Parts: sequence; structure tokens; C-alpha cells
Amino acid sequence: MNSDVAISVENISKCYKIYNKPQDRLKQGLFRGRKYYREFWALRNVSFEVKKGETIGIVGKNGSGKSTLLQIIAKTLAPTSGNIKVNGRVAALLELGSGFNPEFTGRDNIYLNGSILGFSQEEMDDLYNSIVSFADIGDFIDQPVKTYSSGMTVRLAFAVQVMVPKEILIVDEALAVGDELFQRKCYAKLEEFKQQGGTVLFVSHSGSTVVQLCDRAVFIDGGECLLVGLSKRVVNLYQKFIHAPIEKKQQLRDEIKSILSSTNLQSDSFEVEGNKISIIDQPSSMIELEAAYDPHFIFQGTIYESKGANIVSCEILDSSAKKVNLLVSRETYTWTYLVEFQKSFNDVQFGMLIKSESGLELGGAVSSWLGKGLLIKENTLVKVEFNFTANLLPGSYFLNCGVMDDSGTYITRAVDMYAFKVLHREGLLGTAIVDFHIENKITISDLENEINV
Ligand SMILES: Nc1ncnc2c1ncn2[C@@H]1O[C@H](COP(=O)(O)OP(=O)(O)OP(=O)(O)O)[C@@H](O)[C@H]1O
Repeated sequence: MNSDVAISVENISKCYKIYNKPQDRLKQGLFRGRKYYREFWALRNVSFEVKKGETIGIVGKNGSGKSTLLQIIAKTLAPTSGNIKVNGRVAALLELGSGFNPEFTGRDNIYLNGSILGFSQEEMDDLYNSIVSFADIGDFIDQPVKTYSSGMTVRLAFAVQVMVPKEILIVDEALAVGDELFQRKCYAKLEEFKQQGGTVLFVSHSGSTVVQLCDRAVFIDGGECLLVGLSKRVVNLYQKFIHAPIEKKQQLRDEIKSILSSTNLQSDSFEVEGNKISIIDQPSSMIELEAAYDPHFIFQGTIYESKGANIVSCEILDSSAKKVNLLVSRETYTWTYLVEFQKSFNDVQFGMLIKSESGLELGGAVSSWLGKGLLIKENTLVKVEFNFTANLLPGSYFLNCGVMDDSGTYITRAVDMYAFKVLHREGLLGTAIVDFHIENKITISDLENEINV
């Protein structure tokens, strides 16, 4: 292995044997000629290299094989086939605390973990205070681990792994538990390790965290490595893939995969500097997504009790009045709903609100302010329309509607009634949720000339 390579993953595959009944496992041990299990391939022929000092992110949806891959690299799980070469000491933030003996105190477990990692008693004596101070669990350090909360166990296990000397750190973000301050401390430690030249392998569902922390990223889907490249570009394609309508997913997957198969997998092809960046440029054939309606992407919202009016239907229409729930960023749409009034009301206001997946209220509007509303008579049907521009970055969003009376209370209200996705749009460079149409201009100057890029 090249001396500047920290990890080399060559054609790794992992097959799990799935037994339908526990007896089948026993039978398999006794009768080797027959097969009592079915095979499940969690990884298939995954290959990539990580250079020393690089931070690599692994992205992929739930069950795509990320943790399996990390466990194989950390050597806590054996691959079915393929080769892993690791150049340097590894500390892994995986299944934190699983190596602890619950009957032993925190102090004893620090030494126990240290010896598993190959450190002597004297080396652990030197590290002990920094581990205890990072874990910050107070007097519990002298109590048996079985008396710890799960958060305290993870903090102690995390502290051991981040404080021992190592060249490679493997982090599964799903395990980044603890309060915000502890998480901040963990990220700061990760940054410090990177700056000191450490190599990091990092799994996350969060595209923005991967872009922020990682030089390059590996996109895994269904146990296959679809793409390796600069983190921003890989994350863009990953997000485009997960938010693509079902009927276009396979085509997009094939296109993304063809980028990888059309490039040489040797590590030299993935230099961050130089013209080799172009290996993950999208081919010009990459499909352009259009607004559409996905009948599978429907969310059962909540309709609140009616006080004399009912919301009877709602939908998003595109500019040609076609019903859609897959929207293209920056295009204009109409959110429309019908309200049947059984009673008469003075000063009625109609409202809309867009929320993020986590429930964050992103923006909305009312048809008028209190005191300037409409008089609506009983037995009327009202069509409400709000035009809006999808100034949102790719992701899933929810629409709400509400009708208020002259006291500002809801006559009827429908929460999360309509789910929609915003699809990726070529050239979009925004991050986070809201697309502020931010433009950039980078000016590179030397002492004599000014060149605009
Ligand atoms: N011990 C096991 N036996 C059988 N199948 C397993 C086992 N461990 C994992 N799998 C399966 O292998 C696949 C990959 O699992 P893995 O945990 O690596 O995915 P992941 O990408 O890390 O998912 P997540 O993001 O949800 O953590 C999944 O379909 C999972 O059900």
C-alpha cells in the first residue's frame, strides 16, 4: 500500500446469513450439506482509498450499509470477501460502551478499554486525567458503570476513544448523543484531530455536516458504492437522488453509478487539487427534473375541529394548473384550498404556512389582517389561493391552512395537510433550507492584475 494511504478498501462484500427460525441456525451447524438460511448482501464490491490526513464522509439512506462498512474497517466485523488495509492506529466511535464491563467502575473500565486498544497501564496513567475531564461525569467515575445513565456511558466511552493516541478516527454520527455542549466538545475535538493531520472516516445522514467536515465523500446505496468524490458534489447528487420521484430513481441511480464506472478507481484519480476534480462532474445527459405529482408521497395531516366551516380539499398547482407535490426550486406555484361555510362570519382571514420536516415554521401568509377580513355568509364555498415561489432547497416540506374569525381564533385548521418535496435544480449552490438566491463572486488578485472568476 502506498505510504500516503491510510485506508484501502478493495472489493469488500459482506453477506449476512438470515435464519427464519433459531432452530435453523442449529440445524445448519449439524447438517452442513444443506442450506437453512437465505443470504443478504449488505455490501457488494465496495472499493475506495482514504489518504492520510483526509476526512471522508459516508452518505447513504438507512440500511444502505454504512455501519457495516465502518465496522469492517474498524475490524470489529469480518468481510465475506475483499481486502482492507489500514495504515495506522484506529480508534472507533462505534457501539460506544459495548466494551465496558458494567460491574467495574468507570476508572477500571478506562484501563480495561485502554488495554483492549493496546495501551499499557503506564500509558493509560498518563491519559487518565484528560479522559476523566473530557467525560465530565463527576464522582460517578468511581461507581460501577451499571449505575450510569446511557448518556454517561457514551460520554465515558467517547472520552476514551478521542483521548487515546491514534492516526485514524472512525465516527458514526448516529452515536453523537449527549447534550448540545457535549456534542460541541466532540466536534471541536474532531476538528483538532483533523488539524493535527489525523484521518477521519465519518458517517452521517446530514449532507450539510458532511460538506462542512469532509474533503471527500462516498455515496453508498443498497450496499453498493455509487460515487466517490468531492463532498459537496457527492452530497448534491445524494440529495438529488433521495428527493427524486420514485419513477425516476432508477434512471438517476444508473446515471450516478455510470460516473463512477467511467472513472479510474485508483486514489490518484481523486486528487482534490488539479483537473482531476472533473471526474465527478455530472454528465450532460443527467436528467432534468420537472414538477410532478407522486401519488406515493402523501401525508395524513390533522384537521382540527370545525366551528362552522370545513376545509374540504387542498392542493398545489403549477403554472399550468396541474396538481403537483414534487416542486422545482425557484418555480412559482399556487397553494389552494376550498372551505365550506356552514355558518356566517364577519372579518374572516385565511392563512397558509410552510413547515420543514422537523416542524420549523419557514414562512406563511394571511389573506388580510384582523379587522380587514371578509364577510362570509352561511352555505357558501370559498376558494382560497396563495401564490408562492419555492425558494427552498431540496427537501421535504409541509403545508398548513387555517381560517380565522374576527377574534383571531381558528374556525377551522388543517395541519401538515399537504406534503411536498423540492427537487434539486441544476446549478443550485445554496445550503440549509431557504434559498435566498445568494450569488457569489470570487476575486483572485495578484499584485499586478485583478482577475474576476
Ligand atoms: N447482523 C445482521 N444480520 C442481518 N442483517 C443485518 C445485520 N446487520 C445489518 N444488517 C442489514 O444490513 C443492511 C445494512 O445495515 P447497516 O447497519 O450497515 O446500514 P446503515 O447504512 O448503517 O443504516 P443506518 O443509517 O440506519 O444506520 C441493512 O439492511 C441491515 O438490516
